[in-house]
Amino acid sequence: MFSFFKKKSPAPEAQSVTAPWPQPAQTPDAGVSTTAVQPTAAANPAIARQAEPPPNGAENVPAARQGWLDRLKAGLRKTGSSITTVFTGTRIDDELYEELETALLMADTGVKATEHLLQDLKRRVKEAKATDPSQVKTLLTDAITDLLQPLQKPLAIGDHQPTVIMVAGVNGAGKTTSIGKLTKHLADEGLSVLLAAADTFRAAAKEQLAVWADRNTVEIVSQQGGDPAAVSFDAVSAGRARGRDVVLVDTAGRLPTQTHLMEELKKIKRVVQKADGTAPHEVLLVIDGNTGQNALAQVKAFDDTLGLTGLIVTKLDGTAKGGVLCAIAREKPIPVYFIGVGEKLEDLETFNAREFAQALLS
Ligand SMILES: Nc1nc2c(ncn2[C@@H]2O[C@H](COP(=O)(O)OP(=O)(O)OP(=O)(O)O)[C@@H](O)[C@H]2O)c(=O)[nH]1
Repeated sequence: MFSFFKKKSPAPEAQSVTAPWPQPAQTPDAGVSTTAVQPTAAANPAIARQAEPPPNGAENVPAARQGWLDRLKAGLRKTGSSITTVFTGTRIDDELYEELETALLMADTGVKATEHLLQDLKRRVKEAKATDPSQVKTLLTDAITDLLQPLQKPLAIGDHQPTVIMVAGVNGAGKTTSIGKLTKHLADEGLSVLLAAADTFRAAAKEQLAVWADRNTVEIVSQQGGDPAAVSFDAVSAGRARGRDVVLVDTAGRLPTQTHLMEELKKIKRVVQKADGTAPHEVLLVIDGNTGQNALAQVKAFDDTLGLTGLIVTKLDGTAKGGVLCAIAREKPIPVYFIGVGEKLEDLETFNAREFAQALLS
């Protein structure tokens, strides 16, 4: 039930249905004049379910979204519980702020974001003349929401045909799984997808991707043991020739310290550009949220090499390190298009700053 894919106008008639539920506030995006594309109820049973009955207000959350929020809360419980215990006392004093600082650092929020949040929180407490620790919890939710807001941005599809999305990340971060889930959601919205199996290193990756391609009856371009740049070139060329909406390029896992493999990524990007001068339109990094501060280091390193346009943060289920999104927001604010809280299809969803902050401190 991804609801925030965007498409530049004119949007195709088939996808111009109005969202039946309230939309979370979007970060203003001066540079892109996009029109929201909503999934068609007919194409997506999850959306059809949400459309009945139409909600009246923000508090009336559709069942499918509520299910997601519950999973998000459950996923972030380990991170949140140590932070929320700080607010069980009776007084707002230095001890509370010290405990909060420790809890935020333990949650991998990082020194910079922790300092920022504490300063911002103290200002809010003063302004609100708060006297009860439970009020501080609400004010912290607001502070975290504001900090995370710049990360909330929808993935834009449709400015180019095809929109070429290159996906990178360290080994096992969840690239292939996330691409599979994304494919399903895109296909459900009536978008034609072509997959490029440019992870020619791990044989199972191609098969894994082929399963998703089969399930969603989308095409896949692959080569046994071939050159990943050549596979990507063929896929983008085929996507152009066949007028596909999206080409998703799955690349092999690699560590930022493996210089030759990082060079290989650069080559894939260059070669994709040869197939389509405007591509890749998105370069996404998939990070495992469970790796905390290390994930931030990956964002910095991959961004230096590739110039990232977005992130997918996986494995936020059961992690004690969910604060890393705050660290990313403070130190490398690259949009988080999707977050994952499990292995099931419905466990990957669009990122919403307030929902995340609320789930964290629930
Ligand atoms: N718990 C949990 N597991 C996930 C999530 N996303 C992916 N996984 C699991 O993580 C494991 C690795 O996922 P892959 O998609 O194969 O990772 P990859 O990045 O493509 O791996 P390489 O190609 O080897 O680099 C699989 O067992 C997935 O099911 C998530 O959000 N939560």
